[in-house]
Amino acid sequence: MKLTLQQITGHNNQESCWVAIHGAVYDVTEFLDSHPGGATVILRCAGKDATEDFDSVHSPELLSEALPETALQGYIDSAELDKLKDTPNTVNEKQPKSVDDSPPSLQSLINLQDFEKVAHQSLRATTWAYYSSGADDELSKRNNALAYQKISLRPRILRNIPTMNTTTAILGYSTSLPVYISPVGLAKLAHSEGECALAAAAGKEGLVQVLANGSSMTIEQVMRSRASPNQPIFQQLYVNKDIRKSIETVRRAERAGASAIWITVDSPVVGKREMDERLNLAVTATDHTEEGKGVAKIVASSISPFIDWEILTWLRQLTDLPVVIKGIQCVEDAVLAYQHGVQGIVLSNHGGRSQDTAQSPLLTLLEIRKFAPHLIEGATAVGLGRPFLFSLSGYGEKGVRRMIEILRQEIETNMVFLGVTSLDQLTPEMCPYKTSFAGI
Ligand code: HEM
Ligand SMILES: Cc1cc2nc3c(=O)[nH]c(=O)nc-3n(C[C@H](O)[C@H](O)[C@H](O)COP(=O)(O)O)c2cc1C
Repeated sequence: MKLTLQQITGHNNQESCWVAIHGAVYDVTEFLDSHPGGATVILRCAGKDATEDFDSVHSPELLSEALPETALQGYIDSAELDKLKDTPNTVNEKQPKSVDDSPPSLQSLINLQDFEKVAHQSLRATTWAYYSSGADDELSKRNNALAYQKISLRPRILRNIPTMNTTTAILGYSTSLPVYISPVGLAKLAHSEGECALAAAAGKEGLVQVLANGSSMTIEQVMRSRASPNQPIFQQLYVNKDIRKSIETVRRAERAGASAIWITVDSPVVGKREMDERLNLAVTATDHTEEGKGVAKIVASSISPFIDWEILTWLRQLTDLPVVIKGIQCVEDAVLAYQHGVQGIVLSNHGGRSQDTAQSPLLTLLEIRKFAPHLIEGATAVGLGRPFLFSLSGYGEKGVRRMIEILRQEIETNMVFLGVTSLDQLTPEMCPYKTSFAGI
């Protein structure tokens, strides 16, 4: 049924909320309270065209999954739709840019910080805040990076290194670098191809990707975007307040062909990401809608804070896939994780986004090396989050591949300096640490 503008605009509140998405008009009144992203973001588009907002985080196939058929009220012509278009939100507009609007050529970007600068200029202010922010005073976020500056390497000379092999394996899956794509939610905010572009780039460059529980593309779409059918994808899991949803996430990942489940446990409550909260408060204030929360709080509102170590037993019984626990932040918990029989542990403070002042993963690694050397001598690989989102911004798959190329060059260069031809030749003596820094 064709609808007119007048038939839609009146449904602009909590009692009756219609939105137009790609020319189809839906009654989402009943859905508002169960929307995992919160009612506010949909109410902001009530009685209007929600296509742009919807597309920025979701893929079209989500509509038929999430809404009953009865929600579809009819269709609206594109000419009418233009009149429905939301007025631009001034707070959420892009950051001021330089006179030249086109992004710099990829070859002119020579390190990961270059990608971060470009992303800062090109992303919407709210997206930049969600991606880049750390918790509270961002001490942990800064210390995560600073910790690396406190460690020196001991170069070895005259070793004649003709070739370097940067290959290693994560859970038995080969990776061309000791680096993987850490799970990051809502990649579509950076680029329309979102997590699919990350999958394509990972496959072509031989890296492994961990897909976030709150990803903007479905796992089926991501699987279809792989470079080859053998390319592994791991599914990250947050335990949902409604445990049935977590069971469904695991089952869906199994059906889609995921190769492991990574359960994230470092965010029983969400960290206070001040930049994210401030900006979203400003956006909702200009919209005259209810209190703003920040994307992070919205995204995390469904995570269960009421889980303990038994959750690993539950997960083991639920699936035969390998289980990795993400978010270990001290040696005691590394030992407990080992005792609970997981296949891998990720030392992480969530990129400094959960508890501020939480120690850096590098420090946790040193702690384990000192107090539980039987567990691990060093890490197998490093997961990066933000750098992948930043290189995706504006450039899509090509940007991600360029970023990986830079990492590859940097790793190879440093292997020559250390005098090793393969990663298994790296030893603790090449990377001493001062106990005064570690404090242990
Ligand atoms: C009106 C149609 C919409 C439907 C049917 C819908 C459906 C959904 C569903 C099913 C999820 C959970 C996804 C998952 O767990 O994988 C979700 C999450 C979310 N939605 Fe929507 N949504 C709609 C509109 C919007 C709009 C307009 C926005 C505004 C930007 C939005 C923002 C979000 C956010 C931030 C999340 C949280 C993602 C996460 O858990 O990481 N949604 N939505
Ligand atoms: C925007 C963003 C979203 C994230 N979403 C998730 C997530 O959904 N699940 C998860 O386990 N970790 C998530 N993380 C944490 C990352 O997986 C990773 O631990 C962290 O970002 C690493 O730090 P880096 O971003 O400085 O590389 C997210 C991080 C960022 C920056």
